[in-house]
Amino acid sequence: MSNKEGNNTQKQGGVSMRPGGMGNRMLGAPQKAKDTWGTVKRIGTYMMYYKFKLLGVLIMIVFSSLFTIIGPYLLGLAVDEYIIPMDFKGLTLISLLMIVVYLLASFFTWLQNKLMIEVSQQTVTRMRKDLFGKIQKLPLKYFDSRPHGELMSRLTNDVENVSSTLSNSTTQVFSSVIILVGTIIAMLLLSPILTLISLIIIPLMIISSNQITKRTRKFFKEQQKSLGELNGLIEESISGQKVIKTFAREEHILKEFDVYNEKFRYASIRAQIYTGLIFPLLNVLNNISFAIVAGAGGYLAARDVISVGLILTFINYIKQFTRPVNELANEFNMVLSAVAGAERVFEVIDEEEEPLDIKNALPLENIKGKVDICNVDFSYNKGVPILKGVDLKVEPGQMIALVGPTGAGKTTIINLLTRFYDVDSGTIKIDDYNINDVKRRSLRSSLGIVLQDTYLFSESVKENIRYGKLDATDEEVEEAAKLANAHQFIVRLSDGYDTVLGEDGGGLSQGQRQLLAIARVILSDPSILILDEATSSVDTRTEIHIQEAMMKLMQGRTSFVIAHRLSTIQKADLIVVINDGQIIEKGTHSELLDKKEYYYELYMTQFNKLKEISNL
Ligand SMILES: Nc1ncnc2c1ncn2[C@@H]1O[C@H](COP(=O)(O)OP(=O)(O)OP(=O)(O)O)[C@@H](O)[C@H]1O
Repeated sequence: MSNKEGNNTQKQGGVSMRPGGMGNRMLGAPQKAKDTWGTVKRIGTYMMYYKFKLLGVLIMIVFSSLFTIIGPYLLGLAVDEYIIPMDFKGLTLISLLMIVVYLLASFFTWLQNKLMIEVSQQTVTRMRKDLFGKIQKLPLKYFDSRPHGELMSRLTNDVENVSSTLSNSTTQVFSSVIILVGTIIAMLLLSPILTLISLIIIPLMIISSNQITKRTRKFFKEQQKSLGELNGLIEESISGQKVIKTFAREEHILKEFDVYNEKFRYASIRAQIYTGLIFPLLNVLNNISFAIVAGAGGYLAARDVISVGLILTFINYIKQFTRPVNELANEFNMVLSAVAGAERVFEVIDEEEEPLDIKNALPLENIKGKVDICNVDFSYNKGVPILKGVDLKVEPGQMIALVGPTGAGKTTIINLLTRFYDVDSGTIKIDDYNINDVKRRSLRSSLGIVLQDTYLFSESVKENIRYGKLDATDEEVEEAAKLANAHQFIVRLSDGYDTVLGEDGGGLSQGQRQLLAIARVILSDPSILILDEATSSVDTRTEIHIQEAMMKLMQGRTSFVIAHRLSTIQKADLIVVINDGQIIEKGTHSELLDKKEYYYELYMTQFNKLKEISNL
């Protein structure tokens, strides 16, 4: 008995199929790994942690296959030795024995499945843990340069694919091979001539199913492609609902959807109809081989070359023989696609980690907040310089406004300060410590960052604020929220501080989210602040609250503000104007206006307009 029987395999006259047809994975071209054997070996090393259980699985497979092969033999024996001679006592005994044999075959199959599921789940848990652990160690560069969806898919789909293939297909492949080999040996031992006759039909089966598969593969590819297009459109229409509604494009997108939906329907029908051919065809061939064996077997039995019972044995062998033949191809494709998935998982595991701190790295503690950026050059990609010779000296407690056109390099300076990226040349010093020589964690905990788009976790408001200092008491959390002007709106939420937020702070306005981010940073009490002012306008009251909270937060701390509001810029101790990766002007608001150069132009064209909408 095949180990899939009774779980997710349906049988049709000795030919097995998965629910819902053969599925694209069988007929579509399998995704291939670049280094199949290397990846298989690597999966093997993961599985070797559970080698005793694996050994158990192997033994169980041998036992279940053995009993599966013995069953039909006993059936033939029952006919020859007990039914024909009418020995009913013996018949009862052999019937009981057959029941025991089939029960044992099922029992060992169940045991083998149970053990294999345990092994595969443990293996995959370990793999998932390694992968997730790795993600925490990857440099930000890695996430910036890849679509997040793709990484998510490696963590979820690919790992799941490995898991289900390990649980099902591996035992399936092993037991299919053992049953195949075992059955052929048993058949040859019992009657070489009848074996030959039985196997005549096998090449025909393989050739005809190959022929159909070749044709259907094309249709399945088309089906997959149009499914991809359809899903892409659905995804876009969900994430872009706001834009669709704003531009009243509902009708348009519905029409587009109809086209893709129709294309998918057409491709699916063609693919499924052709696939539907394969089972009846294999069934017919299967039944023809029964007829041939019955006919030829009957002829041989009449001539006393073989016994009548042997015909029955052989018919049963053919039944359990054709199933593995058909399944092996199916399972093989599934294994190949899982190996490709595992390879993608390993690719992430092998990615270069954020470099370790240098030996004897110093902890950055109790810093005053002096920052010295000296002749820094930087490029994200080799040969495309982004920052060129940036020089900037900041005294403790100063507020620096970074201004400049979009793409000038403001965020890049922040990325270097936080060591999300490292400088190509030049140095950045904090309190005379080169940031490359200090412990990264201590550097980052000396910095407090409030971005325009702060990420909030789907936890309670309280826990989100506490993220700034994990051992903060409830009182400290509330105190920080009060300082951040967030307390008033928090207490009005349904559960106050215990209100659980939706994904990424869902349910809160952008302004409220920024207030929570400020509270979080207040709690972490950093020496140096990095603030990215929101470009989108929030309501006047919230805007005033944010401005106030930011000012409070900045008091006594060195702060870098990527400034978009005139009021902030005017208050800055030093305005740094960046254009095309270079600092082109430095000074206070009035100094720079007096110079009547770049800042003056910028002010006249950009900030003057902002003045009208600026709230302070
Ligand atoms: N991860 C990245 N990989 C490659 N290039 C990048 C990356 N991030 C930014 N850049 C490029 O670096 C340049 C400076 O970008 P940066 O984000 O520092 O500008 P910015 O002044 O902060 O702009 P904005 O005001 O629009 O935020 C841009 O040309 C941008 O395309």
